[in-house]
Amino acid sequence: MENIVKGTDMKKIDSYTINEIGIPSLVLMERAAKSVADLIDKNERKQKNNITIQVIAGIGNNGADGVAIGRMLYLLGYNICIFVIGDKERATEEFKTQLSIVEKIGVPVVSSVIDADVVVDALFGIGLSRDITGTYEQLISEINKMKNIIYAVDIPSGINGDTGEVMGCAIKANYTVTFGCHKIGTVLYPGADYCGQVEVSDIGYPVQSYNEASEILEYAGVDDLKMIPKRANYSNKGTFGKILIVAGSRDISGAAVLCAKAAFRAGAGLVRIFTHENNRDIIAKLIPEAMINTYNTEKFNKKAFEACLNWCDVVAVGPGIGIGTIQQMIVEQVIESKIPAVIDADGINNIAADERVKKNFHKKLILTPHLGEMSRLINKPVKEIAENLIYYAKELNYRYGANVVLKDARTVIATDGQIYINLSGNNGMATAGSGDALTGIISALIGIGCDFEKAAVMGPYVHGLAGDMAAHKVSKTGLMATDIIEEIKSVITD
Ligand SMILES: NC(=O)C1=CN([C@@H]2O[C@H](COP(=O)(O)OP(=O)(O)OC[C@H]3O[C@@H](n4cnc5c(N)ncnc54)[C@H](O)[C@@H]3O)[C@@H](O)[C@H]2O)[C@@H](O)CC1
Ligand SMILES: Nc1ncnc2c1ncn2[C@@H]1O[C@H](COP(=O)(O)OP(=O)(O)O)[C@@H](O)[C@H]1O
Ligand SMILES: [K+]
Repeated sequence: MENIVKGTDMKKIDSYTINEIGIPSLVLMERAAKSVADLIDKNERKQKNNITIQVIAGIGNNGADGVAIGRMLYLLGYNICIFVIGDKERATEEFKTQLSIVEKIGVPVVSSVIDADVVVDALFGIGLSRDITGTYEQLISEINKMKNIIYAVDIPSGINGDTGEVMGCAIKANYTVTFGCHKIGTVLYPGADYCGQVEVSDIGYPVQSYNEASEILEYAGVDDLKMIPKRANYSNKGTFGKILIVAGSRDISGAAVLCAKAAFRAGAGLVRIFTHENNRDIIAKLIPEAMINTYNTEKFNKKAFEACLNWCDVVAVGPGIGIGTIQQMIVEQVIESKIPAVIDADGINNIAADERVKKNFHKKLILTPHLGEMSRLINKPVKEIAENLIYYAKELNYRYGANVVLKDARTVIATDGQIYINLSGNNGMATAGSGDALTGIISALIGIGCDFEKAAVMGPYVHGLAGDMAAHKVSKTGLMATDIIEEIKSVITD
């Protein structure tokens, strides 16, 4: 897992590294600048003699980075100039040092914005402390109108490093090189959209400096796929989990099929679907590998459902089950059984308003609400939740003890007080049935023996990677849930 911190916490990490550990500020800055200059050089080298580059520098240390980047590119032979905005008298010491260096070398420092082919945005970094207005606002608007390639230093100027909010206006970058680790502002929307492609550059903050952060969030990377247990040779289908999927209703059969297929593709050994009797034939045809038990809403056989619960190791309940007394009873029974469970979609909607049921939530539950379901569950407007994903995921986890996978363009996961943000996936996944696939994947990961809390983190990661692979093949626009499911096998390999 890799770290994500707030911008303000990164400043504390920075200070500790400089003042307590003793790595000089200019040493960190040299590494930071070098990593941005290296990326620009790698991308732009072929057209080196035909392009102009302008560094737009503020007078803080983000600007100081920019000036150093300008120097490095100048020394590499690029046609570059630096534009400084702000009162140089009030600049940081590092900025003054960097400016004095470039003046001695002879790097052009100009007094206006030019229509450069490449812009280095070093106006504000994580020191941005209020909304951008006045001349800064005009400048950002002017830069955003140009048809150039923009490289943002640390974070696009105008993005709040603590939240990802736009502080009045912000630079729309093509690339961002962020230092030390991701900031909340580089991963959450809208900030993530302003970053373009993000590269995290290790500029030498020692491990103990991260103790200065008030909170460290994490995200999964490819290395973490090893948390998914390998299949044992000495095994049988029972070894890889008996998954009960309670999905589908009188008019909906697809949700159960998608969920079950995703579970099989993610490695489940046995899948049993518990669904409305109307669905038996169609589901049997679409996924013959799954066992099927049915219920009818007129006379629900509680004992039969209990037998299914006794059979399984994991339950996934909710996709397409609809709303009703029987469904509510089913969800309650799942929760009371204390069997590890994933509760999704209508599984959540059926109990959303019932405080009595919510009080029974426990640590072996993973709730996977999208914003609408979350809104019903905690009785807050969608907009309020969308703007405070981390806060509400954490709060729900803390209040009821259940693990939370709060699904959005950036899914936030809260397990045992630790927050994770999923960085895989793409907008093509905003398509019907995508969430059913996720529920199948998480259940299967639990079934095959993945650590329970880690399944809540790795499920969205695997789902997103599969979605990215599928988008590569069929495009984001054409992506369907089935495409995601078909790529799971390329993510979880032998
Ligand atoms: N040695 C260091 O301290 C290092 C700093 N680094 C760079 O330093 C940056 C942080 O530098 P700073 O803390 O100096 O802060 P910034 O350079 O991000 O910005 C701070 C300056 O902008 C002003 N400001 C804030 N909001 C404003 C607004 N809305 N309108 C107008 N002015 C505004 C502040 O008064 C201050 O002068 C990082 O993002 C990173 O790029 C990196 O070089 C790593 C090492
Ligand atoms: N813009 C996006 N970028 C990345 N992932 C997305 C985006 N939109 C949706 N997703 C993912 O797709 C899934 C959609 O789930 P959900 O809304 O429950 O779909 P459904 O109910 O149709 O199955 C979630 O895992 C969500 O994180
Ligand atoms: K910047």
